[in-house]
Amino acid sequence: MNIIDELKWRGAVNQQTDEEGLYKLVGEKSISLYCGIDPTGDSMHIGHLIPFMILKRFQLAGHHPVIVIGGGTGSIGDPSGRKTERVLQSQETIQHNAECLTAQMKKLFGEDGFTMVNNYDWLSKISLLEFLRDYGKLFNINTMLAKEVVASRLETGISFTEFSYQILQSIDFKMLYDKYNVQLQIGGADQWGNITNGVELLRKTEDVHDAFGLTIPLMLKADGTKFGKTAGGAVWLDPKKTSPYEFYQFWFNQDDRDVVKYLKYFTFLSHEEIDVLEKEVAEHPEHRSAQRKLAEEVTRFVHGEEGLAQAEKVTQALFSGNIQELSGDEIEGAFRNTKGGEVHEAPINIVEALVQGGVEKSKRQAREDVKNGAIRVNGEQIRDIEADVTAHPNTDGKFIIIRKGKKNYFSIEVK
Ligand SMILES: N[C@@H](Cc1ccc(O)cc1)C(=O)O
Repeated sequence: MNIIDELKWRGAVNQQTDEEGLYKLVGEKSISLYCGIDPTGDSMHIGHLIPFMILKRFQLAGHHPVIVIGGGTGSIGDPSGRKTERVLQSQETIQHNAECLTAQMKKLFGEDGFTMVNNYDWLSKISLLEFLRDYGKLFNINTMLAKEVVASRLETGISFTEFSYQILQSIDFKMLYDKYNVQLQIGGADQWGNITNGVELLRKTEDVHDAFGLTIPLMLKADGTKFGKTAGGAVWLDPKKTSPYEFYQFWFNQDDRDVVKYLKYFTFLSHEEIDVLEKEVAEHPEHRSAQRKLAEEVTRFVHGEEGLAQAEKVTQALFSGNIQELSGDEIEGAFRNTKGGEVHEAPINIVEALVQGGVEKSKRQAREDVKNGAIRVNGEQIRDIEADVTAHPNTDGKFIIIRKGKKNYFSIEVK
C-alpha cells in the first residue's frame, strides 16, 4: 500500500503541494524527508508528537527521516499560529532545550536509521549581505504579507524578525535538498506557508520540480475543546513533567467519539486491529478496550515497556486503594495534580488532618466517614477517630495520601 493512502486512511493528510507527484515518488522509491522542531521548550508535548509520528511511519515504511532541531530558527521564533510576538530566548536556553529535544528524538527514532541536524549550523553562518542578496531578493513582500501567518498579525503587529522567519525555514529546505537529497517536508497545518515557501525557493534557485510539501490536519476533539490540554496543563513527553501514569491516564480517559481517530493517529496498530476496536467501542463502550489499547500503545511508544509497566502498576494501586508499595516518584507522579490542602505537622490526629487538609468540611462529617470505613490513609483503612496519621513513608515526610470513598484521592502536604 502506498504510504500516502495509509496516511489518508489515518486522517493524517491536510494539504499537499503536488499530490500526484508525491504519490508517484514515494510509490517508486525510498526517499529522504524532513520535519523540524524549534527548541522553544525543554520537552516535546503530545501536540509535537503528531508530525513526528508521521515521520516515524515513513521511517517504518523504509524512507529516511531527517529531523531538524531549530537552534537557528528557534532563536528567531515562528509566528505561525500565534497572535502575539514571542519573547526572545537566550542562546543558553535554546542550546539546553535543543539537547533535551535531541535526547527525546533518539528515544522515538532509535539510535540509527535517521539523521538529526541543527539548523544553527548553517543559518548562523549566513552573513547579512548574503541573506539579503541571495535570499531576500527571491521573496516578494506582497506574497509574504498575504500569507495567513503574517496577514493575521498585521493588526496587532509583527516584528521584522518574525516576519523573516519564513525565509529561514525555506533556506533549511533548500539546504537539506542539496545536502541530503531531502525531497519532502512535512509539518502541522500551520506550517503550510513555511513549507510552500521552501518548495518555491528551490524552484526559483535551482529549477527543482521534485521537492514536495505535506501538512497534517489540526487535531480536533469531539467536544470542541483543545486537544492535548488537561487541567494540569500540556501533556509532556518528559516523564518528570508528566509521569507515565498521568500520560497513560490521559489517553485512557479519551471520549468514545475520539478514540478511534486517536488510534489511527497515535498508534501503529493495523487497520484490522483498529476495526476490531472500533466495533468494541460501538458494542461495549463500557469495557473501554479501545481506550486501554490506545493508552498502552502510546505509553509504550513514548516511555518504553518500563514506563508502561509503571503506569499500569500505579493505575492498579490507585484502583485497589493499596498504595503502600508505591515509590516516592510514583506517588509524586500520580498525585501532582490532585487536590488537597496542607497541615503544619505530622503525626496529626486523623480528624484534624481531614479537615485541615481540605478533605472534609466539618469534624462531624470527618468522624462519620472514618467510622464508616470510607477513609484510607496512605493505603490503609483507618476506622479509629483517635488515630494519628503521618506522611506516606516513601515521600520523605511530605505527603499524606487520603482516599475517600472508592476513588477520590487527596494529597495533603505536610508543611
Ligand atoms: N517552524 C516549525 C519548526 C521548523 C523549524 C525549522 C524547519 O526547517 C522546519 C520546521 C514549527 O514551529 O513548528
